[in-house]
Amino acid sequence: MITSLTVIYISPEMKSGDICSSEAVTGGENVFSCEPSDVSSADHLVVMVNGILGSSEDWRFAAEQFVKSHPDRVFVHRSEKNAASQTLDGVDVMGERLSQEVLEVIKQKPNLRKISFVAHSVGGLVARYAIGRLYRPPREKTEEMSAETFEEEKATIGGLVPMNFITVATPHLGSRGHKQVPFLFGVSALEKVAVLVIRWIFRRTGQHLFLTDDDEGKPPLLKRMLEDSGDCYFMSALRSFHRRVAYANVGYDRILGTLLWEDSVNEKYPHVVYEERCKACDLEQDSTKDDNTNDVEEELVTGLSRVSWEKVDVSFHNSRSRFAAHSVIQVKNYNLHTDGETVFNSCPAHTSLHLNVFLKLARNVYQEFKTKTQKLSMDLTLKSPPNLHYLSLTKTPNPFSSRLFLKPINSFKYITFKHQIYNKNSFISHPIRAQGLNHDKTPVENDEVEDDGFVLEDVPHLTNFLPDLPTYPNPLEHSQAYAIVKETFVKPEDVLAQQIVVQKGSPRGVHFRRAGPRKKVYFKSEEVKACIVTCGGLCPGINTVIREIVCGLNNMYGVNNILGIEGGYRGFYSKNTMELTPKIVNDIHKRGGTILQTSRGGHDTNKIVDNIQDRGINQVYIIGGDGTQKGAAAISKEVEKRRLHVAVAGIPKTIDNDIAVIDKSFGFDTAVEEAQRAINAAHVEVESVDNGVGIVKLMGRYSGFIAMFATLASRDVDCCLIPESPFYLEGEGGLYEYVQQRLKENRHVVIVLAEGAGQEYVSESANANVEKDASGNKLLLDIGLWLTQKIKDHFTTVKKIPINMKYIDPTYMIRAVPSNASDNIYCTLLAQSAVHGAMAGYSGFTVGPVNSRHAYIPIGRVTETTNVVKLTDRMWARLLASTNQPSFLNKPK
Ligand SMILES: Nc1ncnc2c1ncn2[C@@H]1O[C@H](COP(=O)(O)OP(=O)(O)O)[C@@H](O)[C@H]1O
Ligand SMILES: O=P(O)(O)OC[C@H]1O[C@](O)(COP(=O)(O)O)[C@@H](O)[C@@H]1O
Ligand SMILES: [Mg+2]
Repeated sequence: MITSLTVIYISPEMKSGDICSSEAVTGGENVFSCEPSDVSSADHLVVMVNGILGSSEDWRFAAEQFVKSHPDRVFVHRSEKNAASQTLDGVDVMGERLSQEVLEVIKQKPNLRKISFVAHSVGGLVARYAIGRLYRPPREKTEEMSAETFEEEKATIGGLVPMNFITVATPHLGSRGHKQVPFLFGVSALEKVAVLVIRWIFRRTGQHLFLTDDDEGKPPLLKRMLEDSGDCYFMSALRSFHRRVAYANVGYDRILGTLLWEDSVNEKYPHVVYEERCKACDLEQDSTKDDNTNDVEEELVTGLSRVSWEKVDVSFHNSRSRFAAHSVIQVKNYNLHTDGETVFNSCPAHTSLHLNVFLKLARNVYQEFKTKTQKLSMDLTLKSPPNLHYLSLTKTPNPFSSRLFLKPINSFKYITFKHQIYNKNSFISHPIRAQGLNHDKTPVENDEVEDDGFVLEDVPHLTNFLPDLPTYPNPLEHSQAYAIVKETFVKPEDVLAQQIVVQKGSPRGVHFRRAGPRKKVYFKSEEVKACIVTCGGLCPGINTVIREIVCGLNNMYGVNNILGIEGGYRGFYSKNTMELTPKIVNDIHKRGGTILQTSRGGHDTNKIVDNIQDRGINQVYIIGGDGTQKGAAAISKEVEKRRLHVAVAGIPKTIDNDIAVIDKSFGFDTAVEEAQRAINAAHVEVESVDNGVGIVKLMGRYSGFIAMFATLASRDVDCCLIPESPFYLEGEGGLYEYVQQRLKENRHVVIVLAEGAGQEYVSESANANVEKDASGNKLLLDIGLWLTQKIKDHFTTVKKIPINMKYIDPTYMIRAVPSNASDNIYCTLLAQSAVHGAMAGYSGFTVGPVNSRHAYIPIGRVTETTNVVKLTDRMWARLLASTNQPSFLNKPK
């Protein structure tokens, strides 16, 4: 209901810079600065959302701090649509209300351009629901849109640019089995009863939190919120924010207990260090968890891990206010934090901690994408004695995956929680740096190291779920081949930086574990039963990878039992296997394709893992593209769930070079080289006739790498069209004009076309429905034929210029050739790295070069985004400079 209009009122008594509040049009509370400038310049809407049984009052203090620190930029709206008993109406109902409320605010404030959310407790789930409703996907490309406009088209939240999504003590994993209902004090017996009467206690919200909701047979809402569904774009919305930050109490959160992901890890996943656990929670066995809890939680963790998060652990462990941690973290009560001494009769450190939490929050809200990697440790240095609280900052794109490599706290005797607190000059801990490199129990002493923004994105290891797995000396110790090598084994602390172009003072950033043989292996050679499967489209070099896995396992590790799974994923359960020996694979690298055959579709995780189990396979090598790697991730998760001693290694394959993180995919070089032959043929053809127009279509569904590199390599190409750079035909700066100009100047023209370019034109003209292949990939329409016809029509009919059109489609010919020399070497390294990784007990990883050195990369990292040609990067500029083609940025109206 509309209660009043937002009034920006500056009374004469108010000093410039004062903070004002007014009741908003939505009934919420708006907080803004009285600076005259802010009325027009505050373009960043910060929506604050309270938690269960809370109200907009809870965020008052924080709202004022926010506005104070950036008076001219921020406009804070404290939601009031879900207060007190309304917070029991259900996450979805509250989410709907919040989305309406936000739209009203936006309507009233035309200056707003950006939006951030700061939400406490259940409010974080409500905000996730609301953004799902407010999400607006980028508009489809239209004829009228210039390339520039299209470039600028981004998804929005209610029309505003999504900036920061911050949750504070939010139960993202639900509350089931976590002992966090406040008045049950973590007592299992009470909780058991509580679950039964939860509808009565927390009504619909309780059902959502305990995942007992069942709307018309649908899965629990928290699970549904891991996907986009219908007009609720839950995941796309979350992903659209520049940053997602999760604040969590490390302990003493009576409401949340151990339910936040980083905390939930400890009981089930004994990996998180720096956790100060609530004693009441620790001591008793958790008998409230049903068997399903792990699965559901795992699903929620996996789902949420698909987007990157930063997390901030907050501990009040030595503070008297610790028992109120759930609200203290929000700095809910103004008096409590400003007059902390009177309330708690304790040291002023409370105040400084709370304010620092705030400052951090405020900074997160204002931090723009470009500066997001700035050194976090700067933010939180506390001046007070360091024995009361600490803040641990983990700047990781994936807090969920980071837990996979952290070791149990008791394996870090050299670095303890207390040590961390007392010995640092700030309260910042370095969890990743301190713990990340300890698989082989050779810790890196890092006591003296400053927090320099180092992040290790580690890969899972079999000991994460099989802690007692025995190790064996690596047979390479006695290998003649390695006898002369200075360092046979890769040092456990060797990592590779993802970014190598950095500036002085910039954070060290993301690193991956260096690939290579380890001193200890987790398999006895004679007990290894390996299998290899190839999936997806063809690519030069697949046979080389198969060959080198077989030879690598056999020659380096003495493994004799290797199976080939035929026909892709479905081959696990529907086909026979073939034996693979060095002799059988000896010559296969000279052939294109895959001797194992491949297929699309047919991935059935359970059937595949059943089959792995039935056959006694304990190493699975999976060669395939992005789809295949997603399948590999699912298999490795299932293996972990069943606690099988099975290592799953992914080897990325795609001719399109669209796999993220790695430098390039194997077969790409060969493809670029092979494309030269087609381009050359086109060039020879068109220069031998008058007004020759040659069009060469190359592969590249979403990424135009082959076309771009083939063009750069050839020098005979006049124009390169790729999916990432929309082009247009008519008018100034269009393709027709350019072709005509080249014909006039040169009497011939060669165009290289990636198959994914201009798909919108073809589908429009053919009025065709989008069809998909068995794996769910969009089937492309033939842009080559379409463009050929358009150019022919234009010049013969409109311009009356006779042309000689030569259209060449070498796509499958390129894909089917054997790999060239450099790809053969590359394939060999990939295969050997995969073998070393699996033998060393890593599982659920993809291998690939990062800045020319081979690394083990968590599978999720290579599948979460697609590698595409960035038009803003130098390489595309180089291409434009070399062809002199139009940039197609200024499409005429
Ligand atoms: N999201 C997914 N989860 C599990 N398996 C998948 C997924 N996407 C694709 N796959 C499986 O991976 C295999 C290859 O996928 P596809 O997209 O055809 O090729 P590529 O791996 O080369 O991208 C197919 O068997 C397909 O069923
Ligand atoms: O016709 P197919 O064999 O399904 O494959 C065609 C597609 O395969 C690709 O080569 C990519 O394949 P992957 O996704 O398997 O790597 C694309 O370039 C092409 O569009
Ligand atoms: Mg693919």
